[in-house]
Amino acid sequence: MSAEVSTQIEAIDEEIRENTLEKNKLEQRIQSLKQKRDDLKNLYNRKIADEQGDWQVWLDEFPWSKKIQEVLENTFHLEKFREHQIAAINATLSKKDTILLMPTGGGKSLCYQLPAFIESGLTLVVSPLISLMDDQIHKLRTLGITAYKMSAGEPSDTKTTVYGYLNKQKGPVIKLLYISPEMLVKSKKLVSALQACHKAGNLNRIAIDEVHCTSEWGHDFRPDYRYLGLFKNLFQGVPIIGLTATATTFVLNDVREILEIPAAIVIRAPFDRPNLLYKVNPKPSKFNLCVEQINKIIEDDFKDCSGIIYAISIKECEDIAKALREAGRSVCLYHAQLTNEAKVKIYNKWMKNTYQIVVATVAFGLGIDKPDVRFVIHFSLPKTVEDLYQQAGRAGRDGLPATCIVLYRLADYLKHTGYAKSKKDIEGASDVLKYILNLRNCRHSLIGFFFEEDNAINCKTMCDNCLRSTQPEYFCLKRACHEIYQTIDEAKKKENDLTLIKLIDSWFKLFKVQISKEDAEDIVAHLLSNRVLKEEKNYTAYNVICYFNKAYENPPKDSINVYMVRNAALRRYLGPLPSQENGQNIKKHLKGGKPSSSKRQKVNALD
Ligand SMILES: Nc1ncnc2c1ncn2[C@@H]1O[C@H](COP(=O)(O)OP(=O)(O)OP(=O)(O)O)[C@@H](O)[C@H]1O
Repeated sequence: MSAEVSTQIEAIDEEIRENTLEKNKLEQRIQSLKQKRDDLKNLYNRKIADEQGDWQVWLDEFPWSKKIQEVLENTFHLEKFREHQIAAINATLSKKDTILLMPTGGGKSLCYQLPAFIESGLTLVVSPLISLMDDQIHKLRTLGITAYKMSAGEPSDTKTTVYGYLNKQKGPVIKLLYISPEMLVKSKKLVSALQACHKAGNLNRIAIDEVHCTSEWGHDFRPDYRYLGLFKNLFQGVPIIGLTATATTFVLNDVREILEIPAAIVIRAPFDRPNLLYKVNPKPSKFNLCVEQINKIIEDDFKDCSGIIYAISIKECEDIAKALREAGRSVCLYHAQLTNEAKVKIYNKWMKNTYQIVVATVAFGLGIDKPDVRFVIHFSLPKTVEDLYQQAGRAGRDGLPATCIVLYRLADYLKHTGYAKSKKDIEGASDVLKYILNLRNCRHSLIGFFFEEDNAINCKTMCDNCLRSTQPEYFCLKRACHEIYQTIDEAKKKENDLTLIKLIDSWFKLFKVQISKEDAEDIVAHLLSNRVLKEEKNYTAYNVICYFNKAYENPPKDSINVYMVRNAALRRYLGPLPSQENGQNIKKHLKGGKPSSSKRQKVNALD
């Protein structure tokens, strides 16, 4: 190469170096600006929340107090308000933007339906599930309240009625109009009719059900919910009321920002559902044994009771339904691939107890309101703690006791992380794993802490952890960790990858371990949950295979203390108990964490 060319190349290299340095500097600057922006937003949101002060001021007497009590009794045929309902109704009737957080089955719908009834003008209700709007509309019409829905498949006479009312205030006076967020995005005609209604001073309020779907940090994020951020511009001055059972402060702040309602009044009722008995059952490895277990639970405790079984896929639903039908149970199926018509038909038959059990995917959840559901069984692990709470929340809505059982096996967790599409999915699954592996805290408390509730609950009799006669013991997993690390090292020398089964087999063989495979799986689960082991995925054309690897080069020096249920073999293997850390109080896990608005804080509560 000539000297001239070499010089040119050197000059170019030099320029690349300089530009790379510049690029790195700019990237760092962008990062720090982003951080600064997020900090400012959080500070602002917290300030707003502080300024809102005490929600109890909304329990005072208002000019409409007498009227709402009359309507409650005479139109809704209910005796008295639940505390947070009055506050939400007063806030929204005062034309304030409001967000109401109330537990599943808490009675959120009343908080926009009753105001809609007593005021003139229209309440627009955004709801995520078309199939359930019919149910709501049917209930409202039975009470003598005119409600309609607008969806693409609506008959033309319904559309004519709705447009006639929106555009010209002609025809029957519509009190509530239900739409899906998708409809709002798809139909310009509907949006301009709503604008005409607003211009005529006839759009009173916008209710957004399951408002957490707006935030991508909330579970069930629905991209079309993002467009609801246009409401404040499209319909200026119209108050919004958002309703949800599942939102952390972080999600709530995100929702307020997206909907452009930073000063919304937040009314938050405790999340706990004291009448639900939460349990986690070990799941047999064979499908038919799982179905046998479920069938026995139903036979023993819920023979003629209404219930829901949640499965992870349509195929799993079909298999469970088939097996239960063969066992003589009256079962129907519900999943996203059914037509809206079929969904409504199945839902109605289950509501009328024509079917005892519905086997369903997550498609059957939000808004399902059958009072006497006595059991909810998760055949496979729910993907997030929110899903668990929402789906379990379909049970016991009449306030009477109901049981919610999760069948757990580590393999199901690995399926979730294997198919996870994002970091958020993985975080969701590992939160559930922490909930499952926690044997010492009341499960009501664990769920409460997940939603950042401060009061530790001791249900005494309404979760398996409180009911357990043999208390879990505190073990150190250091020895197991050393052995498993060596097992992985040995496998690597032979260029072998270790699936869960292979890992346990090789570990048992190498160290002549004499504990049960279930205990071994539990130990691996704890090591995964403590991030001492990690999973690595291998994608094939048909499957995702999960291999186990060390998270560190060497086993951590610190002890890895966990609670496990006592059994002689496990005790012999794990040796003497480490000195008992004061681990009874989960609150301590929250100390020293990030500020309360941080999403990750909730995770610590599940440790
Ligand atoms: N004040 C009240 N007194 C008695 N029952 C009530 C009261 N308010 C509502 N309910 C009843 O509680 C049930 C649940 O109400 P609703 O469907 O509004 O719950 P939700 O809060 O939307 O729950 P989810 O988030 O789980 O869908 C309904 O059957 C409703 O009639």
